[in-house]
Amino acid sequence: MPARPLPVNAIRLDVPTLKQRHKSNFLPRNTYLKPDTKTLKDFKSFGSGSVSLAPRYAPGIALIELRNAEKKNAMSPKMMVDLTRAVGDLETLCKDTEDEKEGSDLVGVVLCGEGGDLCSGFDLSSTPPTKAFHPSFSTQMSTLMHQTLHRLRRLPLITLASISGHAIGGGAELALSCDYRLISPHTRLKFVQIGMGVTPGWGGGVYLQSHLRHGKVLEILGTGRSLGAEELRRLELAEVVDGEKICVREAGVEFLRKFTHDAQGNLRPAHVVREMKRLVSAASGVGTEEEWEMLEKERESFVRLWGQWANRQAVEKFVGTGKGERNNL
Ligand SMILES: C[C@@H](C(=O)O)C(=O)SCCNC(=O)CCNC(=O)[C@H](O)C(C)(C)COP(=O)(O)OP(=O)(O)OC[C@H]1O[C@@H](n2cnc3c(N)ncnc32)[C@H](O)[C@@H]1OP(=O)(O)O
Repeated sequence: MPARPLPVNAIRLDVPTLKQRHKSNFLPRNTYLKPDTKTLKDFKSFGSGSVSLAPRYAPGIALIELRNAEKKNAMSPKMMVDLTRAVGDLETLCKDTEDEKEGSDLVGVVLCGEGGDLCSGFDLSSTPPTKAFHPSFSTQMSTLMHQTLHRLRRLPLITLASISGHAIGGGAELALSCDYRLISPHTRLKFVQIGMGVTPGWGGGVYLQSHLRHGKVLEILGTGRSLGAEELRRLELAEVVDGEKICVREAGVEFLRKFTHDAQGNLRPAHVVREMKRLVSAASGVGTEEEWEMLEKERESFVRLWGQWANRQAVEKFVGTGKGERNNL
């Protein structure tokens, strides 16, 4: 018997209107994104390095810089707190006001690291093993970094990671949390987590899915192989800037200029660019509550594996041995 078409009233379209999505997904700060005060207190004086925010680095553009160059900008617990504060300050600075003329002129933010490397992940030598491998530590670290990078992703600003060297482990996750990645021909991006006996714990497992097909994501995360500039460009994960060594700050500002200025060199209305970012993010599911639910799953896996035998061995090997043996997958 031929199938009869469904009566029209049997089809329910529960798709929320843009206004509803906008409202539900971009509330100023949802409680699940509020950092735990105990974690901030525990982490704030742990380890070296810092993260700075220059809110008006260039017209319409803020700059966040990771500073721990002697460790390739590895992120200590203290730096995680600094980054959380920087993102919180940006949230406050780009709040829209009723009077658009009074509002913020911020349009974008460049994220970079001192010396050109973005970040080499968690600072493995910042925290003694008794603390680092305590189950509460992985929960605290992963929750804080998930919240902070998710808040960075939800900003109504165009976010760009500018990298001329490495983005490794958590550093690759940091890069993937941004809208764009600007790289040099020498940049290496590596999801080294499999070699560290863990799965991603700062959001990269989820964020990579929003760019690539399932099999490719699995292959990149499941092998931990290094991705060079040519492949990153081909996969549309990054834009490559020519040159031996790029100045990450200036190249980042130059890249964002098309969003801050029109072709005649006039400043664009910042609140409209921010609204455009909100619209595109809502339509593509970036920074939404659904994405947060996937991050919870990622966190569960990371917390289960961190501190287990494979992870301990890899961390101890990194901290205790010479270069040649590191991350030898
Ligand atoms: C939380 C988790 C996650 O993904 O979610 C993670 O992030 S786990 C963390 C994942 N990260 C890693 O496994 C870091 C791996 N690091 C590396 O593979 C390498 O260091 C590169 C980043 C590729 C750079 O290699 P390159 O040969 O150019 O330099 P290098 O190895 O001599 O590094 C320069 C100095 O930085 C230090 N260094 C580099 N990465 C570090 C890290 N994550 N923690 C602590 N120290 C680190 C090195 O020990 C070395 O110190 P000395 O000069 O004193 O010898």
